Amino acid sequence: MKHFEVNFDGLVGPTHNYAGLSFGNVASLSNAKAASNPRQAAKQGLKKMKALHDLGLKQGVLAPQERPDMATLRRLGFTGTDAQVLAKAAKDAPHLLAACCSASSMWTANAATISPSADTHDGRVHFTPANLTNKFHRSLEPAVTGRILKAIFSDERYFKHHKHLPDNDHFGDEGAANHTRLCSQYGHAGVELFVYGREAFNSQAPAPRRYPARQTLEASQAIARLHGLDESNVVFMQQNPEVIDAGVFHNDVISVGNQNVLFYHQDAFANTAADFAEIQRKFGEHPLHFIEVPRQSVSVSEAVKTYLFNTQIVTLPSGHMAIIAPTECEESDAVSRYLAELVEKDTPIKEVRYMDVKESMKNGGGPACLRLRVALNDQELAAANPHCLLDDALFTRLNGWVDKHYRDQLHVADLADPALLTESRQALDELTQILALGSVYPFQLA
Ligand SMILES: NCCC[C@H](NC(=O)CCC(=O)O)C(=O)O
Repeated sequence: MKHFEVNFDGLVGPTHNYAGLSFGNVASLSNAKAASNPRQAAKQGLKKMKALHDLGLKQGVLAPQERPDMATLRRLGFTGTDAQVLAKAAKDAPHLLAACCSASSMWTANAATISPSADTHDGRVHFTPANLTNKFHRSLEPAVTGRILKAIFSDERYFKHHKHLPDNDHFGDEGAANHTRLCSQYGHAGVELFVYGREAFNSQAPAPRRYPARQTLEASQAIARLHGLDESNVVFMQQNPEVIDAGVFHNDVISVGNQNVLFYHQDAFANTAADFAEIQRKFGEHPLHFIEVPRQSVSVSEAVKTYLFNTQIVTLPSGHMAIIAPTECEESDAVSRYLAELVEKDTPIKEVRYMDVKESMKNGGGPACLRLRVALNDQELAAANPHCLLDDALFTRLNGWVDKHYRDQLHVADLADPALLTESRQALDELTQILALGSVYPFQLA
């Protein structure tokens, strides 16, 4: 049996904009109210998908959410025709309109946590959409995320879908951004690392003071239970509260893993030595590479600025690993120097590829935020919806679809434009046909 890691990248939605919605995410706040370019954002994302496909990797596409989220605006008391709802929200509560227009589902690392069949008690791939409770605009995502995942992974013989955790900060869950899986081969049982920011039911435990910890230990434990993971294959690790206060709002801003490599900053974790001893014990005899980036080489603030750890580490068909980094890393002397040295060292990482995802970076999302990893064997891959897997034809078709429907400039003031709602719905209706998803959006189900 063959095994693959398939990266499902989020397609950037037609309402991509900079609204400064994410307290604790430095880029989101510093670019608040800047003009965005949804067309360019979507094309940058597609280009990254195509580049990974051309490297010989399996690449999937996840559809964006319906925005503006009219159902939520109505639930919040705005009434009348769609145009009236938008106008009233823009006048009385522009912050709510902005939240209901965010294209944040593009960061699919936060869409769900996924455990491959090799790790789970019933031998199925388990999916739990993230509730994303910490940010209102993101808390609107999980129901539709669950529908889209079910439309791709529908065969119950292979795939098990759970409902997102209770919508409460005690169970704040940000999905795969705080979850890494180490394994010797994708098809072998791995060690699943769950990195949390705070304990919800223990006020004595360490926690950040300035910025929120979005993921709780209790949420991570619930996911491990739901997915039927064995205690001997799971490690719960606390993120260093000080780096959360320095702008590391998800663990994938300070560490990333792939197969037998864990690449991390010296200041990433609260209890590094004890946690790594547990990982090593649970991982067993196979060689394991802990690649630590010392703060003398790259400071935490430089890591947050360049997203050195929001890189994708991928295993190429040749067997060696490549690091897919944002161009911001290339533009930094310290980081580009570090990466040039890294590929010469005795680790499986042998090349660096820089990609331009600047439209996403300006909202705090790098290459790793844009993708959701799904490790599958060949039977499971054959059972997945083939229309969501990227090939040259789908790449061309999606580029044409973006050209047809997307604007090349969007200001926060444009979010109330009823034409944007019409354009978005037309785009998404056509997309569900291209990707053969059926009806997944509220406007399609009404
Ligand atoms: N994994 C990367 C997630 C980035 C995302 N940014 C945002 O939602 C910013 C949206 C805005 O400010 O317009 C977040 O913080 O959850």
